[in-house]
Amino acid sequence: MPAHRPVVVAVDGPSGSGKSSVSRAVAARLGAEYLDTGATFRAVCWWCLENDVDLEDRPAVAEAARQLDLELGTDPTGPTVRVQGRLVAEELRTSRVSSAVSAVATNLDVRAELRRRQREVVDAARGGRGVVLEGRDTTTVVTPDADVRVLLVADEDARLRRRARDVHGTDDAAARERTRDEVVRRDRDDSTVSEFSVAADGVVTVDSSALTLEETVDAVLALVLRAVPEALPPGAEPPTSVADRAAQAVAP
Ligand SMILES: Nc1ncnc2c1ncn2[C@@H]1O[C@H](COP(=O)(O)OP(=O)(O)O)[C@@H](O)[C@H]1O
Ligand SMILES: Nc1ccn([C@H]2C[C@H](O)[C@@H](COP(=O)(O)OP(=O)(O)O)O2)c(=O)n1
Repeated sequence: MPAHRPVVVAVDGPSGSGKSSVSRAVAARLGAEYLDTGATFRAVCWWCLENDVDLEDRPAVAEAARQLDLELGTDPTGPTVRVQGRLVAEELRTSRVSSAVSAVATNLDVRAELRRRQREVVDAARGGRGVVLEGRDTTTVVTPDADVRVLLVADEDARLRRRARDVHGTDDAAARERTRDEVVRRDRDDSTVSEFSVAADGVVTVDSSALTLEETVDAVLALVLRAVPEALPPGAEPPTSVADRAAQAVAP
């Protein structure tokens, strides 16, 4: 049996494609850490809103990002974010933050600072359990040197339905419309500073539109094991449901 090799896996893609859910599950199966890079942007946004920092005042927001005491807990079964010592969870997922966060994510000085912090987490995990990190630009800018890079996509209707179910508990037409701003407008704004609709060289596209969550997790896990067969820790479950549908979702 070859020795277990911890890996760095980067998952990119638009809002609602399943980056967070899939990356958490893949990290758990690999015994790796999990880094939600979006949470770092949300944390800066939340702190600025709480402290009346004008999000349009770009130097002030960048300074806040540099000064922020931000602690990221990377256990995939219960990731945490602490801002100035305070545990924040629901605070980061409110519509208030979701609607405002692009102003922070399009601030290039904030991006540079958060990229630095994200790389610190990845570098620490490299020598340990490995890490699955997710978020727009992780495959191209944060860790272009990751062992495996995945662009997770889903069509707009699937993404609106998923986000509507998460936020409003239903995916009927009214809920989907209410979700549109958070998904479609935000992706449009974010796409001015990061490319997450076209796979860069060496990045594999997985289309989750027609898959269940489990099938998507298995498809990504299968990709990881194809690249690094020793990535699965001893005793861990190999992918089981990689049925035809999941295999077809992986672009050649
Ligand atoms: N095939 C699938 N792949 C990924 N997520 C799915 C799938 N089907 C349904 N979902 C659900 O869609 C939602 C995706 O949200 P999330 O993981 O937060 O996406 P993102 O991080 O890309 O915005 C989750 O509630 C997840 O359970
Ligand atoms: N690496 C990243 C991660 C997130 N962002 C932006 C994109 C979003 O507007 C916010 C929040 O990201 P998050 O991943 O939580 O957003 P969604 O799960 O897609 O709704 O930050 C980014 O620009 N670069």
